[in-house]
Amino acid sequence: MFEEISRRGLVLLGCGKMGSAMLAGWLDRGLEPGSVWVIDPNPSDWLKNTGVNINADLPDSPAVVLIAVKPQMMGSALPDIADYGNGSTLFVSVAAGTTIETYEDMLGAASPIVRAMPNTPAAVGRGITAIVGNPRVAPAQLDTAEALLAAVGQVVRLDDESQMDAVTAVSGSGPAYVFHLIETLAAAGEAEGLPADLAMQLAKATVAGAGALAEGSDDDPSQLRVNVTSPGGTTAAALSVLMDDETGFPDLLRRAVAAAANRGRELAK
Ligand SMILES: NC(=O)C1=CN([C@@H]2O[C@H](COP(=O)(O)OP(=O)(O)OC[C@H]3O[C@@H](n4cnc5c(N)ncnc54)[C@H](OP(=O)(O)O)[C@@H]3O)[C@@H](O)[C@H]2O)C=CC1
Ligand SMILES: O=C(O)[C@@H]1CCC=N1
Repeated sequence: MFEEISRRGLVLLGCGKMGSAMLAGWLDRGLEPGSVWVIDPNPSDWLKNTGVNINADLPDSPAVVLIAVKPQMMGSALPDIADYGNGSTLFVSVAAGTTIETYEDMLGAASPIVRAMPNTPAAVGRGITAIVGNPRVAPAQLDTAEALLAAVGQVVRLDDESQMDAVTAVSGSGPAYVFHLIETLAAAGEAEGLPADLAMQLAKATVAGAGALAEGSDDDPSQLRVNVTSPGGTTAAALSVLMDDETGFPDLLRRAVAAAANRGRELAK
């Protein structure tokens, strides 16, 4: 799966939360640590124990440079890898907001660039990543990007880069909404008198189990919801609150997702 990368190397620019999540997945799936070069000013203890090259001399012509620094750090981070521009190295960026055009300006218009939006469940092989490339990306390079990201979960190809801010708002940021759901569901259980650890165990297992059922079932989520909802029962009482037109989930999530997408558009400026 990683032949080209094993031969030429992979440079990971930035190894924080998202970079580590992906690197953990690749190493688990057999990528040789010696074929990875990480650039990061403060390598974590976890990273130091992986056996990858850290802040070492870089390979001459890596197959892939994966950019996983914050959008605000691009100006200071990209010069480290700019020499690879306009060559055969494929750039893959996971940064929210930063457009392909920005990379073309900074790395050279002839550079093959894939913009990707993964999410942190990649760390356990359950991520989902959307990808889109510029016209310089050869089909085999898009396949390489897809293989790299498929090693840590599902991959979808986008027709148009303009979809990326909405993707970021749904699946890139989405795990945080679900973790917040777990936190608040557990807190609500505590408010109803449950001990904190029991409430958290119930909330985590419920979200994980419902997610697995939604993914594995032939029924769509709305039918799965109906299956839980006995007429006149407890679920119906809760859903009357959650599905309220003005204060319920639909409006709340619409506003949250719009705020995330708008922030992505701002980061592009
Ligand atoms: N976290 C997530 O769920 C997701 C994040 N992303 C994208 O991934 C990117 C990284 O986000 P995230 O991992 O959360 O952020 P982090 O801050 O955790 O990681 C960024 C890493 O880059 C390092 N860094 C800073 N400056 C440089 C530099 N000049 N050269 C090399 N490395 C540098 C940081 O070091 P230090 O901390 O010491 O400054 C840090 O380790 C962002 O662009 C984000 O949009 C995309 C999808 C999901
Ligand atoms: O919060 C952020 O900006 C990044 C992008 C998607 C998830 N985390």
